[in-house]
Amino acid sequence: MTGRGGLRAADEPGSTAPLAPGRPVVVRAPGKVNLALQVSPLGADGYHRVLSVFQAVSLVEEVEASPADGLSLTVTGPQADAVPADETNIAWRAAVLVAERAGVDPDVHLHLRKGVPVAGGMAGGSADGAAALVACDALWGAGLSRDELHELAGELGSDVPFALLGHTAVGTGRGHLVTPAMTRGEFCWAFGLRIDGMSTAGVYSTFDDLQRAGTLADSFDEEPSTAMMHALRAGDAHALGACLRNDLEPAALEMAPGLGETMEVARSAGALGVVVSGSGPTVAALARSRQHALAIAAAMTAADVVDDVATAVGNVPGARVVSQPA
Ligand SMILES: C[C@](O)(CO)[C@H](O)COP(=O)(O)OP(=O)(O)OC[C@H]1O[C@@H](n2ccc(N)nc2=O)[C@H](O)[C@@H]1O
Ligand SMILES: Nc1ncnc2c1ncn2[C@@H]1O[C@H](COP(=O)(O)OP(=O)(O)OP(=O)(O)O)[C@@H](O)[C@H]1O
Repeated sequence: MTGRGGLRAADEPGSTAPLAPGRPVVVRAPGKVNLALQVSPLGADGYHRVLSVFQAVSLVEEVEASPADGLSLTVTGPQADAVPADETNIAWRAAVLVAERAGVDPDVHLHLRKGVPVAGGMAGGSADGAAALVACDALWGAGLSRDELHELAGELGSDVPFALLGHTAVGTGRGHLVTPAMTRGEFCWAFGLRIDGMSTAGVYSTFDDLQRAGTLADSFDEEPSTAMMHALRAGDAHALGACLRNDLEPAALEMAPGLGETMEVARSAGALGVVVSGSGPTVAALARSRQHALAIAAAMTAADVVDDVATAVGNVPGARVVSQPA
């Protein structure tokens, strides 16, 4: 996956042409890395409150929505076989939600082109959900407001509202209440990938076990660190690297101890900071430059500690129409 969607410009414009309902539409949405993921003890609703600082990166998903009779879905990309093509797919669920809200039949064919690792902790499925919301809204001329799309996104999953918003943002609640954060410049990333993904629910559950056993403290920092918000505003990658934080990391390392070695290799290659992305198993390493990101990726490959690598930049925009094929 090296270079897939890799080091492309962060500010590629979306389509500026007026949308024509009824015609196929292509929407792009980004994967993410959690710069900070601060997690509360398990709540009565089965979820954890979080304080998440998300950054959207240039590994992207594309969803093409075309007119059809009934709902159908196809998937292409490196790990397409691992993605369900039925009503459990988050993009399918998104189409159903938009149709219900708009009062139309869910007549659409969705084609997903996956560029974000599957079950990698980078919210590829969530990006598909966000992209499908925007695509179906455009295809059916539903005219849903940004607020309505965010409400439906929150129903689909905790990471979906951020995939709509993109760039860098602070998430609270389940992570679904997102507020944009100020940043400057671009941040360069190298990612160490594993073929065997990790279940998000499973990692949260291991986190609970570690807290119950007293291995992890049950305190919860509800505020983002001042140092991180300052580093983002200043575009200071060195300072940002020093304050990357993921409370789920001990749980991910418990479930996949080999991740520790991957993190060590990235550190030895001079990464400014290394963190497990979200629920893992992707290891995210912050680099000094695009070239340095490639060098870190090469070091992880050479050390044979990952199944694949990718490089990317942040910030990139959230879900947006990129083209409307004839
Ligand atoms: C790990 C992160 O990716 C960090 O951004 C997110 O917290 C997970 O977001 P997501 O994949 O959209 O997760 P959801 O589909 O909402 O939830 C999947 C499962 O993860 C657990 N979950 C998720 C979010 C949250 N704040 N607390 C949780 O405990 C719950 O067991 C839930 O059943
Ligand atoms: N559109 C989709 N793309 C990928 N997986 C999907 C999709 N819809 C449903 N799934 C299911 O969801 C699981 C997790 O997918 P995903 O790639 O979003 O994980 P993730 O990146 O670890 O998520 P997160 O970072 O939001 O916790 C997959 O193993 C798959 O079974």
